[in-house]
Amino acid sequence: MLPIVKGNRIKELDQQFAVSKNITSVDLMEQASDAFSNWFCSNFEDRSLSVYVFCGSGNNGGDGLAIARLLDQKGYSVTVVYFEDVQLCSEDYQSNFNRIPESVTLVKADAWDGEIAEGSIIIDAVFGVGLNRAIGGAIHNIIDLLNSSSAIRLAVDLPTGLPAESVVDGLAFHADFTLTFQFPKLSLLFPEHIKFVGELHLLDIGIDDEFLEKFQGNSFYIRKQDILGRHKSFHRFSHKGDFGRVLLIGGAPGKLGAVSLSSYAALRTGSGLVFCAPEFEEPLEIQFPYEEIMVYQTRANADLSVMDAIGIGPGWGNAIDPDYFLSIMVRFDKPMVIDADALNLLAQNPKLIKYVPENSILTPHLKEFERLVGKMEDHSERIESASLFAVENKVILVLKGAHTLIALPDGRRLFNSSGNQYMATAGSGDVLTGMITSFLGQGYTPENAAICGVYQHGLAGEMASVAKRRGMIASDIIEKIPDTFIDLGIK
Ligand SMILES: NC(=O)C1=CN([C@@H]2O[C@H](COP(=O)(O)OP(=O)(O)OC[C@H]3O[C@@H](n4cnc5c(N)ncnc54)[C@H](OP(=O)(O)O)[C@@H]3O)[C@@H](O)[C@H]2O)[C@@H](O)CC1
Ligand SMILES: [K+]
Repeated sequence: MLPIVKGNRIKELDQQFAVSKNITSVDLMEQASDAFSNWFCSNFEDRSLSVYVFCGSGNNGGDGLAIARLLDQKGYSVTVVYFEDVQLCSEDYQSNFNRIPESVTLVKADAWDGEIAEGSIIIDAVFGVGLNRAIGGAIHNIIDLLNSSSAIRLAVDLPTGLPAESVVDGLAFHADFTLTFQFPKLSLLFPEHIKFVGELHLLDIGIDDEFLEKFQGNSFYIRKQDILGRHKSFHRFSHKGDFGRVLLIGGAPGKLGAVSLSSYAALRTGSGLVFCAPEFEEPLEIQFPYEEIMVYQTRANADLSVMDAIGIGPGWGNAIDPDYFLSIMVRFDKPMVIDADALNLLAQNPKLIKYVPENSILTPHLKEFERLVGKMEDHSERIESASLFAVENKVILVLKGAHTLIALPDGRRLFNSSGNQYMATAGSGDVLTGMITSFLGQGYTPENAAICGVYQHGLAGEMASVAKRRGMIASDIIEKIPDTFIDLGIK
């Protein structure tokens, strides 16, 4: 998995990598700028476009200067606006400043007329991971102006104003696209920063994963290539029992849809047998929209040990007796998936938390998580708190949202890369619960069930949104689950 290296270690990483490859830091800057300009050319093919590059005084600005030169070579019409006298800038900035060809218009910010031609593209190379205070003065005014422009906005490495690991304080550049080098900087993954980051892309600048591992901390980014190896493979004589027997508990009168979505998602994820225990007086009379779902009674002494996995909570309602929930945890006593109303029940009865089976997977959205642990200031506090919760309670905490966080009981924090804004639709979370429960029931470790479930849920959402966009609904996500197996090459 890709390590998310901390901002304050990136300079050191840069230097050590350059030494190990026998190159200079300015060569590495060239590799980064080359990756940026290649991405630019393949996404903005029209060479008559005007490009404005805004350069700060450090190496982010140095990248901007190299990008300006490369885009000029490729035929775009390029203007560079810079802020600081060149002798006050970083060494690599200076060498790129000296390489700017005459065909690039070079203008100091205080002499710039503030005009940006219609249909232009803005590249923000003011500050990257070296930001060390809030933006002020002339830079503030220009970023403000750029944010109100109708031009397309691209950020180099980080939108100016975003600190690498914490939440923005004051003004920041609003990018439509952020092209970050090699690995995402942590703050690019915060929900508060979506409007600054826009579409996030990683650019490979040639630093291999093995080298990055030397700088790894506790945060990682889940990519497509991390998924295949976590899957079990089944052979052609596998029996439906091998694919697991799972039970979804939830669905009070009027809220049956949630648990039936979870159950259907479990079927589409590959479960051999899916049972559902709705919270009705006469559950056996319930008709599910999907005939493959069987009804199970969990009250009284029903044997739960025959189940390979249980997912509990979707649409369960708010009238559940905590002792009943406790009896389920005691009777089952294996890792289970806990979601929605079951999480609310835990929040209202904190004494129950110690009975949650070890390595269970809790899947709160941001509000459910705050109900569980209390109000939080921002996402950086939420990440710490989710990780602490996972470690202290020996559970896996899946904090849902853009770049869903999987906090593991050993302290690792994994951030998801798949999914998009169209997945914010009713029932999307119920689908995830069904998928994770299904993988658990197929014999995956809880860690792998959570990772595969979260990644493939996002991937199915991406696939479904191609045709449905904002009209996508939760069952569209379910219909695409089988395609995720094909896309990932899983049998
Ligand atoms: N492996 C990699 O990742 C690679 C990284 N590379 C690139 O390097 C970037 C990091 O470069 P960096 O360390 O020079 O920091 P950067 O963001 O340019 O800012 C530092 C300058 O800004 C200034 N300054 C800060 N805040 C300020 C404020 N509010 N207001 C005013 N000034 C402020 C600060 O000045 P000072 O504090 O000294 O006054 C200093 O001069 C990284 O994001 C990526 O783009 C690639 O080239 C190659 C591979
Ligand atoms: K930037």
